[in-house]
Amino acid sequence: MSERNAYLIINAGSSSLKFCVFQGSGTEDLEVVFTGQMSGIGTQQAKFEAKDAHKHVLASTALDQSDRAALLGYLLDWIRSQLGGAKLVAAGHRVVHGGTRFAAPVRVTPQVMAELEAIVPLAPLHQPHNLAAIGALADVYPELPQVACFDTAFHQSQPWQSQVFAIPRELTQEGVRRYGFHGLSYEYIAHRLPQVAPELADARVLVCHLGSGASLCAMAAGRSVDTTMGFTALDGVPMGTRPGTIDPGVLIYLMRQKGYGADEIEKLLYHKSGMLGVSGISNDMRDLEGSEAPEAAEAVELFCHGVAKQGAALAASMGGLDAVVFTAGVGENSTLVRARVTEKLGWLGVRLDPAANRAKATRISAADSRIPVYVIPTDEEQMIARHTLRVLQAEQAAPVLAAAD
Ligand SMILES: Nc1ncnc2c1ncn2[C@@H]1O[C@H](COP(=O)(O)OP(=O)(O)O)[C@@H](O)[C@H]1O
Ligand SMILES: CC(=O)OP(=O)(O)O
Ligand SMILES: [Mg+2]
Repeated sequence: MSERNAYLIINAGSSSLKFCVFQGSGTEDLEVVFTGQMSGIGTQQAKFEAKDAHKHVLASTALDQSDRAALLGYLLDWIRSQLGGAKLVAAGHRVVHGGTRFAAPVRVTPQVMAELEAIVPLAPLHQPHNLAAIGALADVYPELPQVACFDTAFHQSQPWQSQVFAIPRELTQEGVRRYGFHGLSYEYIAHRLPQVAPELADARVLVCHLGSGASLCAMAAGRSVDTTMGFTALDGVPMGTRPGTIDPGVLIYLMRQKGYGADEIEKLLYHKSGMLGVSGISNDMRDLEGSEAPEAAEAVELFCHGVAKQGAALAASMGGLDAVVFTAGVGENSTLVRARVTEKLGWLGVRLDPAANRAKATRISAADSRIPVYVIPTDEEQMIARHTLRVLQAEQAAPVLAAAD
């Protein structure tokens, strides 16, 4: 690696930790140096993989421990060993929840960390891991500037009716409202879509971010108008281990009739439901697609039903639909899920080209489909890198501007 500045990006998720090292001096010339992920964290099959910019494998190994702190230490040691002469000048992180306080990326300070810790209960599956990564890096590089980039920020553009619950106003005012998530992914798609299909720059697009966590975004002219996730990342479509939208009466029933406490409810909703709960087999779409068990097929069907039904609701939020985009692990890779979801949206004028779908083409709709359908790989890490650079550049520019005043 050359002597140029390097930026480390960390996207710590519920069961995975993705990372990327970029080089460059501006938001437009960022180059990937290496990229990788730890996946299956917390399972028996945790894996570490890394590749260079040419997709050559740099590391591919099973991890014999699942303790998060130890894994983070292992990862940071490995990254250090790969940096060579390059100087790590900043780190950028995905932080899932920005609460009412953070509507844009921010430089991490002890005060910011304290505020982010306070909203851990709103994202218990993600926020602790996001913050642990910031803390671990600060231990190794105490002087390194770190920037937090929020999943919630992109949805700030939504109209009020998409942001509030129909509950008493006092609760809304104290922050019990819909925030929405996967915003870094949606922001990347908003940036990428006009490059892929310039005619859709001002269109009403349903973006389906389907991964372990899954949500949909109604995106009009590149801005979020509505989304399926809400106060937490539990709402919306069914997910790997989360149920998505559920009648709140179920929770009252579980508390009153079955004696569930908050911890049991949290475990049920974040860890035991979704594809895992319905199939009794796995939370991983690949396992379900490969299984002969009827419960696996039912779980996939429930997932596709949820995506199509809530996708149609989001079309109403935009006053119509001009295009559909699939992204994230399932959206980018599952031919079956894309086929089932689009079949269910056929009445809106969506028709796939099965061969293009199987081939994972960028445009997978039939030539006569009224609504075009695209598969666009997301890149949350690139979005984080750009934000990180912008925040630091703005900081450097600020004293100059102040002096010029
Ligand atoms: N070839 C594939 N077919 C079907 N599903 C896949 C395939 N590859 C990956 N996936 C799904 O993608 C999911 C992970 O997506 P990802 O966006 O990386 O999730 P997250 O960031 O939420 O951890 C896995 O759980 C798996 O179900
Ligand atoms: C917000 C969320 O659900 O994130 P992920 O898909 O990474 O679990
Ligand atoms: Mg993700």
